[in-house]
Amino acid sequence: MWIGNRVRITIGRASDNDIVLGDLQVSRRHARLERVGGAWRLTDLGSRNPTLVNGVPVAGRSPIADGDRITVGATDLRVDGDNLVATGGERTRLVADDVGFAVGGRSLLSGISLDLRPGQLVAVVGPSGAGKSTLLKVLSGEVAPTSGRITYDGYDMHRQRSAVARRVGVVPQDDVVHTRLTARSALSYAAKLRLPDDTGAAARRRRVTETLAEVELTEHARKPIHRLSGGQRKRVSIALELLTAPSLLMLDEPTSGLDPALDKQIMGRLRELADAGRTVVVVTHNVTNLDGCDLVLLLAPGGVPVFSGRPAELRARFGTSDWADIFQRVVAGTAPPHQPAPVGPAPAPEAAAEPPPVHAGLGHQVGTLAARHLRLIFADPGYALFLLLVPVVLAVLALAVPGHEGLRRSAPEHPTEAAQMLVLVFVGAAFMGAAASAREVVAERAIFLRERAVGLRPGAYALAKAGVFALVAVVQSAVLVGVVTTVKPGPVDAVLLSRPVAELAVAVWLTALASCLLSLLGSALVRSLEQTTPVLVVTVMAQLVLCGGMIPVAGRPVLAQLSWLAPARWGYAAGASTVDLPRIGSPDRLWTHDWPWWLGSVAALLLSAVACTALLAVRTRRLRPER
Ligand SMILES: Nc1ncnc2c1ncn2[C@@H]1O[C@H](COP(=O)(O)OP(=O)(O)OP(=O)(O)O)[C@@H](O)[C@H]1O
Repeated sequence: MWIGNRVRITIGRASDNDIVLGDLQVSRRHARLERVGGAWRLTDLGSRNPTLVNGVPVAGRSPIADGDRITVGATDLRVDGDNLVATGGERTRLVADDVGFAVGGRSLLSGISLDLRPGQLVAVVGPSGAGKSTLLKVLSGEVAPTSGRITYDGYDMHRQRSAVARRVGVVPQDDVVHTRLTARSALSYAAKLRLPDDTGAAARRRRVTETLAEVELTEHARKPIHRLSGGQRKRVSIALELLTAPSLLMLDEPTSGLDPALDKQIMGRLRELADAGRTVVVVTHNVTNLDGCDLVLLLAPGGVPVFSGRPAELRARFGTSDWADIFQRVVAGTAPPHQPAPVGPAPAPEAAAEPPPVHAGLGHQVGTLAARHLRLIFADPGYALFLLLVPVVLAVLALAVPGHEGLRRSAPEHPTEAAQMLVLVFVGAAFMGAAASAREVVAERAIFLRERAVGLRPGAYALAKAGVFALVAVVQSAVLVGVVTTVKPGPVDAVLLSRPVAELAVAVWLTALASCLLSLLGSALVRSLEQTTPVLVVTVMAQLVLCGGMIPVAGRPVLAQLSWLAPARWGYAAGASTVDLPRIGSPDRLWTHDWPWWLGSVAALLLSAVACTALLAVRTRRLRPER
C-alpha cells in the first residue's frame, strides 16, 4: 500500500478501516498509524490482542522507524519508505535449532532440529518415555529449552511468547473441556474467552458453527460432551483450539485409546487441517496411519532423533517397515546413525525481552466464566441437588439439640440450647461452604492452564469463582436459616439490621462464603483430587475447635490467634452477638450484644473472603501443570 500521501491509516476488522483484516484475532478498531512531524507513530486502540512492534506489545503509542515490523493478529506489516507492505509467508516457519532439554542433570531431549512450514503434517513417534510429549511442550512454548532456540514466525517461542501464544493451538493428551457442557456451549464459552471482546454475538455464533462443521460435529453439537464417543470428544478438544484459527496446531496423542478406524479418521482430519495452510505437529503412539504425513520424527529414549524424513524413506533407512522391529532397534541403540537434514537459518531474532502479559477485558472474562460455572452447576443435577440438600440436612442436625426455645435466650431447663444450636449452624455453614468448592480448582486445572495460556487472567478466574460461590452460599444459607428458624424460634432482638433473622442469615452466608473461598484456595494448592478430602476434613474440624462455641478460645494464647483465621469463629461471634448468648463464665467479648461487635465480626468475614480471593488469584497465576 502506498502511504506517501497519507497522514493517518487505521487498521482493524471493521470494514471502514483503511486496512481491513478479516482475522478474528484482530479487534474491530485495532491500531492507528499517524504521521507526526514527518515520522510515523503507532497507537494501539485498546485491542484485545495487542499490536506488536518488532515482537513487543505496544502499550499506548510507539514510534515507527523504517523497517519496523508491526504485527496485527496474524498479519505482519512493515513500513518501507512510502510503502506499507505485508510480510509473512516465509517467516511463518517453526524452526527448532539444536534444541535440548534437561531436568536435574538428566537429558530428556537433545539435538532436535526442525524447520516446519505451513501445510505440513508432522508426526512425532517413538517408544514410550522417549520424550515425545516433552518435545511438544518445548515446541509449543510451554517450557523453555535448556539449550538451542525455537522460533515461530520469527518470534522466540519463549521470550516473545505473547506474540505467538494465540497463533498456536495445543491439544493436550487429556481432554481439557467441561464434559457436562454440550459441544456447542463449550465452544461458545471458549469463543467468548478467546476471541476479541468486540466480536459480536452473531459473529461468534458463526465461528462456532463453522468450527463444529470443520471437525464434523454439527450433528452432535447439542449432546453433552460426556455422552460423545472418545473420537468425538477429541474432536471437541481440537475444535476448541481451531476457534481462533491458529496457524500452528500441536496435538499430544489425539488418538490414544481410540480404535484404528478412529485413528485413521483423525489423522485424515489432521491432514485436511494441514492442507488448509496450517502447520500440524502430532505426537502419536499409533504408527499405522502415518502415510499421510509429510514428515516423521522418530525419537529414541533421551529425546534423541534417530530419523526425520518422509514415511516412505523409513524402509530404506531401517531395512524394514515393521514398527515393532524399528522400535526395538531404537531402544537397543542399534538404529543406524541419524544425519539431520540441514535447517535453514532461523528468521533474525527481534526484541529479547519477554513482552508483558496481555491484560484485556476483565469484566468480560469474569462474566463469561461465571456464566459457564453456573451452567455447569445446573448441567449436573446430582451436584445441584447436593448443594441444595446439604443445608437441609445441616438444619435438621442443628434442630436435634434438646429444648424448645431455639435461638431465644435459653430457658433455665436447657441453658445451652442456643449455644449448641449456634455451633451446629455455624460449623455447618463452614462445612457447607468448604464442601462446595473443595475440588474446584484441582479438578479443572488442565482447562484453566490452557485458557490462561491463551489470555485468561487469573484475577478474572478468582473473581468469577468468588461471585458464583457467593450466589450459591446465599441460597444455601437462606435454606439453612429458614429451616432452623421455621421449626424453632429464632433470635429475638437484632443489634443492627431491622430483623434478627436477617442478621443471623448474613452471618451464616458470610461464614459459608469465607469458608468456601478458603477451601477454594486449598483446592488450588493441592496436587491431586485425592488430597482434597483430608484438606476438607481438617478445615472443618479446625473450625469446630476454633469457633469458640465448643471450647473457649478467647484469651488463650495461640488458640485465640489461630481462631482469627477460622471463618466459623467470626460467624459464631456474630450469631452470638445477635442471639445475646449468655456469657456466663466466658470472657468472650466478641459476643457482646451490641452492633459494633456484630459489625466487626461480619467485617472480619468479608475481609477474609477478599483475602482468599486475592490469594487465589496469586496462586493460580503461578499454577504449573502436574506431571
Ligand atoms: N519434568 C520432568 N522431570 C523429570 N523427568 C521428566 C519430566 N518430564 C518428563 N520426564 C521424563 O522424561 C521422559 C520422557 O517423557 P515423555 O512424557 O516426554 O515421554 P513420551 O515419549 O511422551 O512417553 P509416552 O509415549 O509414554 O507418553 C520420561 O522418562 C519422563 O519420566
